[in-house]
Amino acid sequence: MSSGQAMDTNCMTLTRYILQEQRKHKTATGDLTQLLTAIQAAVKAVSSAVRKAGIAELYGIVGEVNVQGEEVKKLDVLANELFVNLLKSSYQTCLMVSEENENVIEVETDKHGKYIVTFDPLDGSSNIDCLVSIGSIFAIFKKQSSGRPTVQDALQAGNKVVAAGYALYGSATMMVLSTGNGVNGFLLDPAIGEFILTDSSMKVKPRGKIYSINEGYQGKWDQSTLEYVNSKKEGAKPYGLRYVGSMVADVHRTLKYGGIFMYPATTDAPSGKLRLLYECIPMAYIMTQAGGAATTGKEDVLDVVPTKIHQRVPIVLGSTEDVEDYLQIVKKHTDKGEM
Ligand SMILES: O=P(O)(O)OC[C@H]1O[C@](O)(COP(=O)(O)O)[C@@H](O)[C@@H]1O
Ligand SMILES: [Mg+2]
Ligand SMILES: [Mg+2]
Repeated sequence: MSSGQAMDTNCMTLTRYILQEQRKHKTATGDLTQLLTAIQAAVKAVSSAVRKAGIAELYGIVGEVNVQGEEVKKLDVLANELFVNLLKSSYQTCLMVSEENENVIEVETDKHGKYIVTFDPLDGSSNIDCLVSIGSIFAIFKKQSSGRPTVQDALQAGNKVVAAGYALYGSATMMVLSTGNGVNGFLLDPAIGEFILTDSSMKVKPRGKIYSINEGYQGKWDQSTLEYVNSKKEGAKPYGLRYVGSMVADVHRTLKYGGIFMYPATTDAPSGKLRLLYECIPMAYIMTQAGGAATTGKEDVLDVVPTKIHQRVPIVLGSTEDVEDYLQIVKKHTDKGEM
C-alpha cells in the first residue's frame, strides 16, 4: 500500500491484507499469498510455544527432558522445525536458509515453489529463560536461475527482496510485514487467533532520542562508533540508552520511537555479530520501507551481495538523520585514513 493511500483499517486481518495486496497485481498467481500464510501459521505456532516458556517442558512441549523422562525440544529447535515444516508444506519454496542449519535446506522436488526464504526462527535466544522479548525474522527472495536450486540461488542482495518482516513475541505478539509497499504491523488477538492491523503505514521518525548498542564492548569499538556514541551523551539533550539484546525488540522500538540501533564491528569480530541473510537484510528492508536507513558503515545493507549463507555484517539502522550523523563521522575518519 502506498503511503498516504487510505486503507480500510476496520478489523483488517493479516490474511485479508495479504489477499488485498495480491489483488492489486493483475498477474499475481497467489503463490506469495500462500507462502505468507505459511509464515503466519509458523509465527502463531512459535508464539503459542513462547507463551508457555517455563512451564512448557512440564507439558512436554519444550525443554530437554519432560516429566515422563522423554527428550523434548528446546524452543529455538522447535521454532526452527515449525518454520521448516510449515514452509515446506506450503509448496511455494525450493530452498531455505535458517540460522539453525549449517547448510541450505533443500525442499523435496515435488513440493518445489519459486521462492527462497531465509529466516532466524528464534531471535534473542539468550533472553528466553528470563522471559524478555524475543522474535522471528524472515526474508523472501525469488529464485533467479532455472534448474536445481543451489546455494548460489540463496546468495542474493537485499535489493532483491520480495517481502520481509519479523514477529515480536513481547508483551503481545506482533507481526511486521513489508511486501515492498510500505510497512504494516499486525497484533495477534489471542482470543480469536488472528493478526489484526493495528499499525498501518508505519514510518520511522527522521530523528529520534534513543541510541541502542551493547556498551559493554566499548573497548573493542572503532574510532567512529566511539565518537558517535560519545556525542549522544553530550550536550543539553543527551539521548537515552535502550538495549534489550534481542534484535527484533531493539529494531521494533527503533521503528516505533525513532533513533538508532547499532551492532558494529569490534576488534575481535570485524564483521560484527549479526547475520546478513536472515537478520540484517530483513531489518534493513523494513527500516528502509518505513523511510529510515540501514548501513554497514561502508555501504547500504541492502546492496551487500552475500558470499556465504551465514555471513555477518556490521549494521547501523534507524532514523535517517541519526544514521546520517554516524556516516558523517565515519567519513571524517575514513578521509583521515584512520579506518
Ligand atoms: O549479546 P550481544 O552481543 O549484545 O548480542 C545481541 C544480539 O544477538 C542476538 O541475540 C543474536 O540472535 P540469535 O539469538 O538469533 O542468535 C540478537 O538478537 C541481538 O541483537
Ligand atoms: Mg538472531
Ligand atoms: Mg536465532
